[in-house]
Amino acid sequence: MDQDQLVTIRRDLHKIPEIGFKETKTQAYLLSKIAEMDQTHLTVYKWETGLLVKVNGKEPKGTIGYRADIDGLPITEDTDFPFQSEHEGYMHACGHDFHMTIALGALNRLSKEPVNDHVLFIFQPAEEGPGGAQPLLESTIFKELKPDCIFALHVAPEMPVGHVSSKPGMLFANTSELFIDFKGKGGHAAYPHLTHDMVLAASGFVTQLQHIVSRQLDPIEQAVVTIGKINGGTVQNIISETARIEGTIRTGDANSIATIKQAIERFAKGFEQSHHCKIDIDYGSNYYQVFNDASFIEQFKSIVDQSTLNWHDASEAMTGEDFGYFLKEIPGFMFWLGVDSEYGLHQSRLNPDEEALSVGVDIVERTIRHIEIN
Ligand SMILES: CC(=O)N[C@@H](CCC[C@H](N)C(=O)O)C(=O)O
Repeated sequence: MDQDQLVTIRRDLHKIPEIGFKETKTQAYLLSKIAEMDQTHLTVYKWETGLLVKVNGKEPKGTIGYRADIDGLPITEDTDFPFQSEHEGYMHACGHDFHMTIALGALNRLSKEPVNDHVLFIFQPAEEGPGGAQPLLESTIFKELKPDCIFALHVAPEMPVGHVSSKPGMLFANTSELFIDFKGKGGHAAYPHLTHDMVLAASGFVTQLQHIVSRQLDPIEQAVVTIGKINGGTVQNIISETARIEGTIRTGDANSIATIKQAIERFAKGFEQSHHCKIDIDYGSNYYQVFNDASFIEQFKSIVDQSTLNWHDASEAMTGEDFGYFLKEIPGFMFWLGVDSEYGLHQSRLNPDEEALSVGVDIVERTIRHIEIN
């Protein structure tokens, strides 16, 4: 696949973003591209809306895993691309269109010229939520094909094309989703004293949550509490009897997630009394930190140093990734690939430079050809 073909694939995928476990068009598209490849060494397995593609090795001693996530986000695209999302309200705003294209490009090369070891390409659904990695790891098919080492990349909008970064140890944070429902007594806007306003309770709670990191946690700990969505009410002159906030908790230390949850629950008890309401908390899906194996990072850095790419030592990021679950069971690593976009991840105008597609394919192929399973 040359650069033009990679660009076509990326744009095709960009048009059809689908959220976690609904990636049916994406799966069909990936299958159609894989069907065009040399099938001699390939075996393709479907898992839910994802795919596992095994490239049989020439003299296998083990299996190298490479994972790409395939889901989009519920964001309305605000670019003027001619290949804009055709799915209203959804966008590949986290670069998974790049991740899939790079995986297809590397798979195509490996299908023509396998390495000694088996290689397992994992096209994983639902990274943004509710999390595809954990159920995949528990599946019978994955247990049968389980690789001995594994790696993955994530696009980095703030880094120029031709640059990669990573680090040993924690790269991405521990995360927990956060969904909080408020239920009280609504009523007429003109009679607030007869109601218990859930829009007011929820908005107060959002502000209160921001005191957790600044006042309830050791300042040395890394932590984030973000509320990304608030909903409540039906019309301007009715005091709402319900409201809902949705957010995420991120920490460097897995134990700090529990500390933050305890603080949220304490605040909730107080709010139930002071706002005469019922509060239900749901922590949705929780991701384990991405923890890179030091020896694989050493190998990867030397592979990068022998290429034309520029290496940077990464800092820890408070992004989450369910790839952390793979790394909890299988040694390996994740790295950032520079894609040079003015707009960042999860922004409606994310505009990664497509030159990074070939760069990504080259470094993934090169890594598969040179990495040694410990
Ligand atoms: C790389 C990236 O942006 N990942 C997502 C993962 C989401 C995890 C979960 N849905 C949550 O919000 O806690 C991220 O938002 O960091």
